[in-house]
Amino acid sequence: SRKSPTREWSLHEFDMGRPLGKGKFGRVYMVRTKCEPRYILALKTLYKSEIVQSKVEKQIRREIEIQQNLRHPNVLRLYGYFHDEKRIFLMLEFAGKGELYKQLSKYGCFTEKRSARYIDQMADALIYLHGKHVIHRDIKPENLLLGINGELKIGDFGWSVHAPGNRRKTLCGTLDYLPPEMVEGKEHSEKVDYWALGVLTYEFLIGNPPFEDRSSTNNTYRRIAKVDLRFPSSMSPDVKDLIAKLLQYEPEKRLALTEVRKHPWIVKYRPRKP
Ligand SMILES: Cn1ncc2ncnc(NCCc3cnc(NC(=O)Nc4cccc(C(F)(F)F)c4)s3)c21
Repeated sequence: SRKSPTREWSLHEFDMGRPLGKGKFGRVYMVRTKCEPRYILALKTLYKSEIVQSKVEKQIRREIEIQQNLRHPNVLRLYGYFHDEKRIFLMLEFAGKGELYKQLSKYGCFTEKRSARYIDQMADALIYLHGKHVIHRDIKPENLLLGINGELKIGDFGWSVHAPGNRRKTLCGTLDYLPPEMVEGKEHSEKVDYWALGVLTYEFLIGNPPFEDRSSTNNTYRRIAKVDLRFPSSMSPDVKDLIAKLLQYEPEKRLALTEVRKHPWIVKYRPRKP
């Protein structure tokens, strides 16, 4: 199809709506284009001063370059970007049901059915991303959004890279999702997203990640490196089987995403075709 030239956008072309949330580098607003056809978007503002200070301009450029070419129902669209003298604006698909982690903290944990449907959608999105040699590298509840029909949307490709990646991830935010190979600063592949999917499954069902140690990050490191995995008795045998197959120390031993989608625990909760 003929590539539509990405036209230049600017702030005055939008009516500003309500704030949707604030990230580490700026706020996100619900906005609407002033002229027909009226589009509703999420506009993420990033201050150039902060980006320069934190030396993440390369990452932003990479995020924009990577995410603009992605088209998948479970990957949040990045339509484009523009900037003024002080700020960069990311034009994002608006996720009608907001941030998934807010639902997780509100309910404490999700049912097996809801968790299985989210993990199935995550596996589908990751198969797509890895097919384009994109590793997300930052799969966690805080980076997941929900579309208007409750479908999961992976957002924030701020840490994504083209495989294989071996850039030291300057650790910020939670370590809970890091796989052993990243904790040990080794080279890593798209298999880091497999590990994170296992951590995510656990956290959806239990309400906190498997290797968490709120008292010491060093202990979290140690528990990850040892794969010190403990399942509460409440967990059903088939989901324990799936999690154990994803949280394998050896990246190559982690269950393939296509196998995740065929796993009994996932198939059991797949919505019936009408
Ligand atoms: C809250 N909310 N509710 C509804 C809704 N609908 C859409 N979006 C929302 N929120 C925005 C979600 C994001 C998607 N992509 C992002 N990308 C980013 O934040 N990139 C980014 C920033 C700073 C530094 C870096 C880097 F590279 F330096 F690390 C990268 S943020 C919504």
